[in-house]
Amino acid sequence: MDNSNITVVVGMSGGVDSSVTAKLLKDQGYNTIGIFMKNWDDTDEFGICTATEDYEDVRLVAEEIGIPYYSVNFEKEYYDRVFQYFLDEYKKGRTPNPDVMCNKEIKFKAFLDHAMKLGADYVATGHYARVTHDETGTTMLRGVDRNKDQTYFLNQLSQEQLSRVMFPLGHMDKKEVRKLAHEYDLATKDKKDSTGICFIGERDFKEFLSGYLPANPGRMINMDTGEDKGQHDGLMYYTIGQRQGLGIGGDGGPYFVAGKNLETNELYVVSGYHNEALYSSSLEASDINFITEVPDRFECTAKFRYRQEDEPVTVTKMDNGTLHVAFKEAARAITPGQAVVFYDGEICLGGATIDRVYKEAKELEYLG
Ligand SMILES: Nc1ncnc2c1ncn2[C@@H]1O[C@H](COP(=O)(O)OP(=O)(O)OP(=O)(O)O)[C@@H](O)[C@H]1O
Repeated sequence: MDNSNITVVVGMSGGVDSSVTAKLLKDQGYNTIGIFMKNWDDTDEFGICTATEDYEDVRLVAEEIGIPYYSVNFEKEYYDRVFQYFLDEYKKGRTPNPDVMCNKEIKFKAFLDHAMKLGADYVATGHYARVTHDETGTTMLRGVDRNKDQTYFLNQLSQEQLSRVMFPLGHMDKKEVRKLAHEYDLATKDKKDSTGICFIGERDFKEFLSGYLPANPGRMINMDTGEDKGQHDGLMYYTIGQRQGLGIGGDGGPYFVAGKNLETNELYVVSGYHNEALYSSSLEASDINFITEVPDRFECTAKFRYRQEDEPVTVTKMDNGTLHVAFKEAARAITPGQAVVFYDGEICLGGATIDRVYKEAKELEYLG
């Protein structure tokens, strides 16, 4: 097939996945252009961001495979639409997911728009997910490599966005991708995978956050006994379910974070990983996005966090515009601010943002 009149802009991060993505598209004959996004000022006060080195890797790979490349700056868009949201969520005591927001607002909005203005037909990234198109529309499927599947982070994309997207690695295993990078002898073939939140990198999370939000220490309370367990460093540093406290010397630990009270600035902890207080039976979510059409009430499976097996749930669209998600089995450490993402087998149906978590009794009251 002659693909030479189809223009694909590849988001090149300087990593191995997007290097192989660009090479595959070029070999398939597409008119391929590589673009690096600079989303964060790497000369900030902490001085640790790898954007300069990454762009150098983009240059090396683009030259090796013979495609034009350049860089665009979305620092302002990223700061306003992703970083500000990230800080606001922490201020509210929630645990945000900047990767979900970055995909929604930057990679598949600012970047996609930019590519379209350049005359591109598609944008491609090295995400591990699949998209299929037919007369009924676009469907997003899990990446074939279950261990790398990134649909969780792509749950907020619309049909319209996905209709202009290619994920060439969706059918591949990460191991295969590395192997191909070696076969092609790409400059990034041995580059380590990036970890963590991109703008924080390898930095200490607490130190990073304290540079932007004032830490407000308060009391740590055992939710079961009311006992004061000492001082916490600031509610924003803690995530529901996180281990907190050593549990040595017979004090009943280890302790786990079970809740936060923003008004009193108290952190609630409970003893034991499986403490009942950490389990819930349903949740309420907003920012609802369904990629595939669903009825007002349906059964499917869901993920409440990235690294988790799917759980069976019943989803109900509520009259007030929120989503109610009831779990078949009690789930541990559901965290407001994180995404709940729905699946029907291989299909990622879409997702929403977790706002509230309910226990049996409250759920009934809530359902009224
Ligand atoms: N700074 C960037 N500029 C352009 N595209 C990017 C950038 N960061 C990420 N992407 C695109 O988004 C995809 C997924 O991003 P993610 O941060 O999950 O990268 P990754 O899995 O580490 O992939 P890679 O090995 O390509 O860095 C990348 O494969 C790439 O296509």
